[in-house]
Order: sequence, then structure tokens, then C-alpha cells
Amino acid sequence: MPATVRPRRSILYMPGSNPRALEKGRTLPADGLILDLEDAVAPDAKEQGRAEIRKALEAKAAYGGRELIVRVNGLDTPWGHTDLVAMAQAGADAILLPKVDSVDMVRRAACVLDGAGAPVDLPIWCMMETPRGILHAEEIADHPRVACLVMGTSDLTKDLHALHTPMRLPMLVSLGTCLLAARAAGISILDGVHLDLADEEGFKASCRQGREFGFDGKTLIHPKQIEPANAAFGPGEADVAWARRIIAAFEEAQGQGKGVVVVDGKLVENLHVAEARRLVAMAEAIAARGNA
Ligand SMILES: CC(C)(COP(=O)(O)OP(=O)(O)OC[C@H]1O[C@@H](n2cnc3c(N)ncnc32)[C@H](O)[C@@H]1OP(=O)(O)O)[C@@H](O)C(=O)NCCC(=O)NCCSC(=O)C[C@H](O)C(=O)O
Ligand SMILES: [Mg+2]
Repeated sequence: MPATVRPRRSILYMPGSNPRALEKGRTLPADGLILDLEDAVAPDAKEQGRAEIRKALEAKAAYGGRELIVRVNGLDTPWGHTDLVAMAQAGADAILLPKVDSVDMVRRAACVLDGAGAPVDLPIWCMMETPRGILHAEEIADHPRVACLVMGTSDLTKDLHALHTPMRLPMLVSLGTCLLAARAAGISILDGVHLDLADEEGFKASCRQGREFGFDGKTLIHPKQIEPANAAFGPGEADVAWARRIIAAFEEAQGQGKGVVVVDGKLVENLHVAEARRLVAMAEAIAARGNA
């Protein structure tokens, strides 16, 4: 289990050029906010977006425990380099790179950030949303600066010439490949957005699917998606109670020199206890956050 468990059930995108959204993010019950400079910001609003995001980060304390991640433009665009330099020392918790095709793109972004005086441990998150990026998921996730993969299922669907379908079958290979890469590297991974804001049942189903896959949480586009995502990706009360029971039963069994125990007819081994401990730690981290 990692030394710190960080809830990332709900990570909400908001256009960096929209001060109302940035203000609202201070009180929304999301675990994190992606302050976007890329697709949600028109070319002639990029500079305004940088200024609004800098202002928001200067008032970071007002966002409580919410993680603040800035999504910059790619280095192959007219804005990417300026975005990275502007955000290097602005106080973001992480920088999110779009359309990461290769680990070389991560290295180049890290080099610009370092040259602009970013903290040496400023984490980089990577959007996994191009066919080449998915094929290079393992080397991208293994870069020491990369702390989280974020599925970009809209761009990926476009690039694959695929269709958005309720069960997301066209996405499964890419979702699974990135999950393997993230878990092998010991980093976080977030599922992609659900674009149909009117489709509440479909949204819940895609959260459930993401949870079953093993994602830490989901990226969101509207505040109304936060509560269902928190419910789907957070441990339920019954799960936490069960986790505490099997931890206690296993520790008692260990005291008697046993390596396994049966609780309510179910075999409990070390691996179940490790997962139970992770789940309890997550529940405690969520409780400690409260509505902050
Ligand atoms: C989609 C929206 C443009 C809709 O906005 P709006 O018409 O204002 O919605 P509402 O009237 O229902 O809003 C109600 C209140 O909530 C606030 N609001 C809405 N959205 C957000 C948000 N994202 N963050 C914070 N606050 C938000 C409104 O201001 C209203 O508040 P109030 O004034 O108090 O009434 C809008 O939701 C939006 O812009 N969403 C984000 C879009 C975005 O960021 N897109 C890019 C990321 S997705 C992506 O890039 C995919 C990926 O790369 C891939 O390839 O898959
Ligand atoms: Mg995208």
C-alpha cells in the first residue's frame, strides 16, 4: 500500500478561462479539479486562461483539500511552451499533459518545467488519448515524474474511428492496457468523461464499469456528475465494515500462528487483508477530507 492514500474519485474539468467555474470549484465536493488550458479554452482566450488559473492558484487555500491540476496545451502547439513556463511555479499540485504519445514527450515537458524553476517533485499527469500513446502506455507510466494516467476517451474514440457505445466495447483494450501500465508502475489512473449530461443512468453505469475495471476515479465535465462518481468510486459503508472485520479476524489468526482464516464462510488470506487495509485507509482519507 502506498504511504499516502489520495482519494481521486471525482476530478472535474473546468475551462481555465471561466472565472465563475473556477470560483465554484472552491465549494464543490470533487476530490480534484482540472483547470484546463487545452480543449475547453478557445485560442484567443489562452492568455486570459493562464491569468485566471494563476489567480486561482494564488488563492489555493480557498480550495481546501481539493487537488488542483492544470492541463496545458501540447508542446507541438503555439501555446504549450508558454503554458508550461507560466505554470511551472504557479503552485499547481500537478501538470496534466494532453495527447501524450511517448515518454519523450514527458521528458521534454519535464525539461521545460525544470528550466522554468518548477519544484523538482512537481508531478506530471498524462492524458492517454492517442493510439500511439496507448501503445506506449508502459514506458509513459514508468517515467519517475508521472503520477497519474488520465483516459481521454473522446479523442481516442475519434482517432480510432470508433463509436461511443453504452458498454464502451471499442474502449476496452485501451482502458485495460493503460490500467495494466498504471498498476505495474504503482501510479493512479482515472477514467474518461461521459459526455451526455442528460444521461444520468448511463453515467452511473459507466462509473460502475470504471470501478469494476479498477480505476481510482472518473474525470467529469459538470458538477452534477460529482456525487454519483464519489458514490461509485468511494468504498461503501458495508465494504468498510467487512474490511475491518477481516483485518481483525486475520490479525487474531496470525496471533495463533495461522496464515488463513474463514470469515462468514469465506476464505481470507494475506492478499484480501492487503486490499482491505487499502480500502480502510481510503475511507479514512475521505472522512478526513470531509467537505473541504
Ligand atoms: C458543459 C458546460 C459548458 C455546461 O455549462 P453550463 O451551461 O453553465 O451548465 P449549467 O448551467 O448546468 O451549470 C450549472 C452551474 O454549474 C456551474 N458549472 C457548470 N460546469 C462547471 C464545471 N465544469 N466546473 C465548475 N462549475 C461548473 C455553472 O457555472 C453553473 O453555476 P452557477 O453559476 O452557480 O449557476 C460546462 O459544464 C463546462 O464547461 N464543462 C467543462 C467542459 C470542459 O472542461 N471540457 C474539456 C474537458 S473534457 C475533455 O477534454 C475530454 C478529453 O480530453 C478526451 O479527449 O476525452
Ligand atoms: Mg482530449
